[in-house]
Amino acid sequence: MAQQPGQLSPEKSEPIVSISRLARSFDGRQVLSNINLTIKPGEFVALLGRSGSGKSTLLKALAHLDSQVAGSGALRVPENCAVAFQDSRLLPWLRLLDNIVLGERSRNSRSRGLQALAEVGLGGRENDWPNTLSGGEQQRAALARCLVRQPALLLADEPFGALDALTRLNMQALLQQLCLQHQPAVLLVTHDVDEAISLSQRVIVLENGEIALELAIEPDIHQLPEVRQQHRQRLLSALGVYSVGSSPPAH
Ligand SMILES: Nc1ncnc2c1ncn2[C@@H]1O[C@H](COP(=O)(O)OP(=O)(O)OP(=O)(O)O)[C@@H](O)[C@H]1O
Repeated sequence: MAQQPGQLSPEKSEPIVSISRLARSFDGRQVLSNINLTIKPGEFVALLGRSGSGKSTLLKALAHLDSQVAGSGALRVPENCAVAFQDSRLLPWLRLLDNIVLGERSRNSRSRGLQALAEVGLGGRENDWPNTLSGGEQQRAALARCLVRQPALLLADEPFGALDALTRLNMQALLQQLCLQHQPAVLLVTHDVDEAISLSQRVIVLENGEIALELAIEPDIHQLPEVRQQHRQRLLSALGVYSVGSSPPAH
């Protein structure tokens, strides 16, 4: 069966990410208490959770941006890992190409940078200053910066959260296309249940410091509107959102 964008078949191989019993507290307040998670090469996982549930905290731990995570188990993450944030974090004093190859030391990094810019639709813009780019273009540049690193793992923290609805849809399609082409494993933090279902092969919901729900998404979900609706409902209730007509569970 032909692969659908965003519905990659993970190889039946060893996990590329493996964390067990990961914990993090701030000033005695437990935010993550017992996180167990594996991600396979090429697998696309979406991470949902209420505001403040610890999604970014988990992502930072995986990106090794937090030296104070604790846990009695392992935290295994590949070295060639790239991170995309809600804001593009482009440096305003560097032109676009210099921004996206910053820190890259290989001889061909500039040609890889030019190629990455072309792949995200910013070919010919390499000498532009970041403040001359639209919000969507800045996020494209941020994706190009990730691509240059040829990551085995892409960690994305609401990369499209600040974009308007139309640009967001375009960026989702671009991300799908790039993932098909380059096959990184992805952990995408999002607030958007539909985005999670559309893009990922597995959705996980974070609640009370633990993974409260894991849901596998069928590769042909776009052809299964009823299943999609059931998944949506399950995820929304795991997030504590109840639609009109449905009632919250009795405690
Ligand atoms: N450096 C820090 N110092 C103190 N508390 C922190 C720190 N970083 C995160 N927290 C707390 O940890 C909790 C989880 O934060 P985190 O940013 O991971 O949540 P989130 O799920 O990503 O939220 P949102 O969806 O609103 O972005 C919050 O209550 C936050 O205040």
